[in-house]
Amino acid sequence: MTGGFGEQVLPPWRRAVLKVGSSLLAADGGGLSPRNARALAGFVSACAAAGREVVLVSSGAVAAGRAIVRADTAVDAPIAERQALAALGQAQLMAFWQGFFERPVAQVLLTHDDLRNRRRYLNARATLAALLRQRALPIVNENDTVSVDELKLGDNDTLAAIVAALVDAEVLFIATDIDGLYDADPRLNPGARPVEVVARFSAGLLAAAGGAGSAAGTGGMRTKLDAAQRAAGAGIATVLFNGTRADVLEGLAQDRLRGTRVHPARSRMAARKHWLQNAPAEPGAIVVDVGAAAAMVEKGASLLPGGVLAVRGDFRRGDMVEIRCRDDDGEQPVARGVSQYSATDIRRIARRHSREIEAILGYNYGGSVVHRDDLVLV
Ligand SMILES: Nc1ncnc2c1ncn2[C@@H]1O[C@H](COP(=O)(O)OP(=O)(O)O)[C@@H](O)[C@H]1O
Ligand SMILES: N[C@@H](CCC(=O)OP(=O)(O)O)C(=O)O
Repeated sequence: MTGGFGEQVLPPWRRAVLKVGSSLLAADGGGLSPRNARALAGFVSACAAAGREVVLVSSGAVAAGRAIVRADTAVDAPIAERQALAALGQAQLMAFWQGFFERPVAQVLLTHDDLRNRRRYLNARATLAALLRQRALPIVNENDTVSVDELKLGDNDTLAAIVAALVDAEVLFIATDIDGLYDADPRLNPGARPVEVVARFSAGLLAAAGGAGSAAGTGGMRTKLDAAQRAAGAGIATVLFNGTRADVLEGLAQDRLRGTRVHPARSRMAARKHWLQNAPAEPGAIVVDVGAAAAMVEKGASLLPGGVLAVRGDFRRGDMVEIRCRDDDGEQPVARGVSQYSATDIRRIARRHSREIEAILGYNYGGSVVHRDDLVLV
């Protein structure tokens, strides 16, 4: 019923997110099993050895917790029961993954609320970047203790797509228990045909993707496609493949895919620019001198505190703000971007050197007021 996927070559990449679902980790029906995890960890290590960075998004806490207390908690049990299982299982999930790596693993638990809030989004992004610099392996899961209803992302496929954008990954690898996407749910249609490349999302394609295939999995193919669509909009390619097959993982480490490849809808740069251009700005502005404006416009430089003349309004860290240049003739808008500091903080560090930030504020979020990656000219 599965199979039929030919080999395709993937473009080179530097940073990726790998999503591993519960169905792979609880493959033997009970708690965490090394059966698939070993080869998946081998893939991560092979990528690291090739100088590539991987962030792991791993489910499996509930499945691990269920095995610890030998609970027979049904999939539709009250949410608090499953949250308790996740809390029980999360520590074991981390220890489980650590067993496959010499370098340290780092636990990152996120909720939807964290990622909707720009300040927390920036903080999570900075932490993940620091972990990658330290050569640790970040392992992300949903913070199930607090994730209910509107806080909940629902499944880790969505979480993985958001994390891929958060860390500026080029590709999102989604490992599952089936060879890839088929044009119909293969559990119901034995004649379903493989879909090797998705260049565009159509209603028919989304309709073909059904729900979860195993007791442990939650989202099924539909949530994987939704995640791929979200990633595509952010300029990120998605690769769906069978994480139960060591040969597929070995090929993948050499950029050879047997599975489904979903093309990004636009370049990451274009996606980012689009977001920067269209995200609503807070009232208020950062007013800069001619030198700072020239550095941004001509060299694509970040805005440093030394070039800030004044601040208007009362925005917070993470807000989108207008940047205006003041010269002898007056003032005009030059750029917009995500502020690393609140208006209050910028008033205190304006005209000062970046290295003085820590002494003035007692903390620092980096040397720039607006980083060049978060800035677009107007
Ligand atoms: N069109 C489709 N193509 C492939 N798989 C599909 C499709 N529709 C539904 N599925 C089911 O989705 C399952 C994978 O999702 P899921 O069980 O949630 O895994 P995970 O735990 O990895 O997230 C497959 O095993 C398959 O039964
Ligand atoms: N965050 C929870 C549940 C997430 C979940 O099951 O997602 P998935 O297996 O990707 O469909 C866990 O770790 O068990």
